[in-house]
Amino acid sequence: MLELKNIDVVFRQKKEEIRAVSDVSLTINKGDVFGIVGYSGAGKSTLVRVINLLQRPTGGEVIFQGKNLLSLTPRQLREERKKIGMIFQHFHLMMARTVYENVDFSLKYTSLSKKQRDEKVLALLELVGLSDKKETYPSQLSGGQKQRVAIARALANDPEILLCDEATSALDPKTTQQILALLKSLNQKLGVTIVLITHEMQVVKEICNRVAVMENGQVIEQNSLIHIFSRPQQALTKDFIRTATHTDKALETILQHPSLAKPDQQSELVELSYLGESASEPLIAQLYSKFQVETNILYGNIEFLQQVPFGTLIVVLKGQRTQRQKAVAYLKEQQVTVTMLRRDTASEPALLKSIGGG
Ligand SMILES: Nc1ncnc2c1ncn2[C@@H]1O[C@H](COP(=O)(O)OP(=O)(O)OP(=O)(O)O)[C@@H](O)[C@H]1O
Repeated sequence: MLELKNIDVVFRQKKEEIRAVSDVSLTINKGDVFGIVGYSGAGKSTLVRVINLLQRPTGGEVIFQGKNLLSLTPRQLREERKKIGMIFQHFHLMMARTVYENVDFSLKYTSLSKKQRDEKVLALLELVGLSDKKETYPSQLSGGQKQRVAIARALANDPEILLCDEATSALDPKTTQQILALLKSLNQKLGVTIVLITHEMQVVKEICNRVAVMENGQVIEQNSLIHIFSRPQQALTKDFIRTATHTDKALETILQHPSLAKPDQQSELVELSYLGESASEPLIAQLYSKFQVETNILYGNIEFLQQVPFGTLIVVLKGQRTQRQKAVAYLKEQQVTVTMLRRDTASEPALLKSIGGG
């Protein structure tokens, strides 16, 4: 439904050139909840604004439902933009208008009668759970409620696609969960495609089916959510996943307490991750019975990615070197991703830059 082809955005400031987006190509399919994740300054906001041409790219094409948006007249573009809703981190509501009026404003330039508009606004407010707040002003609402108003407003023209620019970044964790659940239910009920940009892989993990990772204006990796988690290719993607699975904190604790994983010739620190039901316990028992390798579990976590369990373990493998190598090869055969964690280096970043994998 949406194709970004070789998108470049270059900002020129005096003598300086800032390449905010560099040769990005993405395809977003109807019904996707597509996550774009990256740290601050990676180019996410600029890229998402290219989708509705709030930001014109300096190069590339934006194909929306078969039409190249860059070749449309201003009037044609206005029509296409109605099919692209957008919500923002700071809601962008009109503070002097009530909740009702904020949503109704989007219907001002439609052909709907007063009565049809009224029905539509009330239905939208019900959809986002705010029927009882229609006469309230935004200043009297919580952050989560404000974002619900913004969502209702963005849906007023029945968009095909909803762009969410850090839509939960100003909200506390519980409200974030509620807004993500609402977005997911809108995706399922209305079939609206969602593009969500965020600096948190936790957010992506909750509702996205596909993910692109951005760094320095480029998409460095993109795949299905499950593939990204189970087979991350890039160091940055691995970092994001460690944060989302709280493995980063666990590694920090392990490092601060060297007695937990004392380095010696007979043992090594390893991160294991696995998808689906390939339960860890029988495997660990097998490492001992088949290879006489003992496994000491220092940390364990399980997440659900679109209902599929994804487990992460940090373990110390103990046994003869050759036996440990056989055990690792066996784990890989069983579709477990094995990342050897360097313990011999004193500094933490070096440890986090793990080696191995796959
Ligand atoms: N209008 C502009 N003029 C000049 N430079 C800009 C402009 N907008 C963005 N940039 C620069 O482009 C780069 C990407 O910014 P962008 O806001 O897209 O990143 P981001 O990943 O969304 O980060 P954040 O979450 O902090 O907004 C940054 O270096 C930023 O300073």
